[in-house]
Amino acid sequence: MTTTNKSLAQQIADNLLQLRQQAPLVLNLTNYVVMNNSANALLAIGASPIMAHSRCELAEMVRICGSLVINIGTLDETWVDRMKTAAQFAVSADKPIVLDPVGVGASNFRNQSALEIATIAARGNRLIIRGNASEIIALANTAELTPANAAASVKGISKGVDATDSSHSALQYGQALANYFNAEVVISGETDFVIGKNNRQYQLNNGDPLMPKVTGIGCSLSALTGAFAATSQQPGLCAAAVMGIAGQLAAKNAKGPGSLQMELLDQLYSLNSKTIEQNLIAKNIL
Ligand SMILES: Nc1ncnc2c1ncn2[C@@H]1O[C@H](COP(=O)(O)OP(=O)(O)O)[C@@H](O)[C@H]1O
Ligand SMILES: Cc1ncsc1CCOP(=O)(O)O
Ligand SMILES: [Mg+2]
Repeated sequence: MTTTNKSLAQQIADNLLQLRQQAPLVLNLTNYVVMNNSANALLAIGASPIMAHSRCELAEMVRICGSLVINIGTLDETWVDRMKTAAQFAVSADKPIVLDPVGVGASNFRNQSALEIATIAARGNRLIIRGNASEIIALANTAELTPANAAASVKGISKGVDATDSSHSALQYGQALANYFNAEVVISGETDFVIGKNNRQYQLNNGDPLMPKVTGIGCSLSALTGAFAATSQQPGLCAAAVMGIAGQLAAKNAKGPGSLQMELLDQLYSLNSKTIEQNLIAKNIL
């Protein structure tokens, strides 16, 4: 069977196998809240995490990593400077970069910093932006990309790090960002949208409403996107699928947010082609 004839589930399962065989090193400049969740999610899926942000080692770290994940969740002036430096190194080394614009929409500092980092990271044409609906809308607005046909109800004002908009209402904004930065864009929420390159767009309806009750699951999704970016051509689709399916299966066994967090790692670890085939709810919408 050729790749194009394979079902989406088979493609995702193949990419997961490849990720586990290659165990890519994912360099994370991420926030203090989620360093542990993100590292554990990467290990559970089969990747190898490193969290590092010193200027003294960034050049070497970028050289040996398979991908770079930049997450601005607990940014300050020093971190933003490091993130720009890391992005520049990754562009020079032709490494994929994932940007998680955590909390964009909540402050002008976040808006401007995310835009500046994205502008640098996009120079390598290997940028993936993964955010919730409000972050995606706010980042597009900051870049003055407001689509003419966007719904009037759209706010793009993050309630801190949480979304107040639906991912459906962010779709036009995500597409505008994808065009502007020549980037892949993943919008997460009750429904996930993946705006890929080459006119590919996917809608995924896995997941569980308990997932946003645990901090750092969106950040872990961005970290997993980094792992797939190092090893496959469909990073956004694969990461959204495995996180959605693992979250959904984890929620079946969980009593609440505490056990969901633990179950999620176990489900990421044991995900296989059968569970992907049985549970994936995804379609190509373009
Ligand atoms: N209401 C929901 N129903 C099902 N899955 C959800 C829901 N909200 C979020 N998710 C899932 O949780 C994960 C993180 O998404 P999200 O909460 O949007 O990120 P963030 O934490 O960055 O705001 C994604 O896999 C997404 O599909
Ligand atoms: C609560 C919080 N505050 C700053 S970063 C962060 C974690 C956000 O994680 P996620 O976007 O995955 O919910
Ligand atoms: Mg987030």
